[in-house]
Amino acid sequence: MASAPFALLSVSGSSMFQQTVISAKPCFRDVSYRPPGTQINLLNGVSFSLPEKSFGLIFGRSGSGKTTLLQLIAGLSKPTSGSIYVQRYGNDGNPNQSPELLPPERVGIVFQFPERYFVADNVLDEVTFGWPRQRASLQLKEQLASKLQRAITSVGLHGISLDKDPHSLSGGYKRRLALAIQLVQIPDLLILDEPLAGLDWKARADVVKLLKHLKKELTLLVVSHDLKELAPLVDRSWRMEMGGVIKEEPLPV
Ligand SMILES: Nc1ncnc2c1ncn2[C@@H]1O[C@H](COP(=O)(O)OP(=O)(O)OP(=O)(O)O)[C@@H](O)[C@H]1O
Repeated sequence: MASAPFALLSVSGSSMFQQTVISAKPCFRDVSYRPPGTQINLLNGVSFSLPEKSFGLIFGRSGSGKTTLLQLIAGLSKPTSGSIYVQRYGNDGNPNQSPELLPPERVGIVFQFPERYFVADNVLDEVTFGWPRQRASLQLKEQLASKLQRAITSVGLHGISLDKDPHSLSGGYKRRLALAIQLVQIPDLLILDEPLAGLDWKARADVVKLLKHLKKELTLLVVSHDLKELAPLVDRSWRMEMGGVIKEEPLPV
């Protein structure tokens, strides 16, 4: 059986993230990127912003630079010029302070085929990988337990045993688990690279339904070729063209 680092607490209320209602609007300002040691810009003057609690989709041909863009947002590489910042809003809907650079630790990212990177042999250890255990104070343990419960509940995994081997879950449940891991810290922005890739039709429908649910509480930016299935969720969409240029455009579906 998995050894729980702390007792699970129950979280009540209608909003899954109501304890920390921070909304944020991520913005790209004239971002260009050229990998070190190369002469070609993979991104060229990319500017766009995504309204808070909305679903943005980036589409475009293979090799146009979509994944490169996500890697910059996640802080895995740094823009050669331009900036990626975030404007936060309070519960009253007013901007909290002047825009600040988007801290990479406030971005949740689910890469393509996230289940390939599962490391633990039970669901609890997978979600709490790297968390403090024995040495954590009681107060911290309670906070973490509450975050764990909220993340698991928000993706609809509360019905499954935390002892279960993540690798034995169905395709759709593996994606739910990958999302739960990213939702623990309530990110300012959740980015997903091809969230439906490799799933059967039932799991795809399941993930679409879950993303629709998450959109009520979070700002999501998705890169995908599955335009038709995601279209009902999309608030803003951009086409990435060869040469790393982005243009706002309705989905061609
Ligand atoms: N470090 C690098 N140095 C040079 N070229 C790179 C580097 N990283 C990526 N590229 C090239 O940049 C282009 C954009 O790649 P990227 O993976 O961002 O495209 P993509 O739109 O996500 O493609 P796909 O839809 O196939 O995932 C590709 O031609 C890729 O080969």
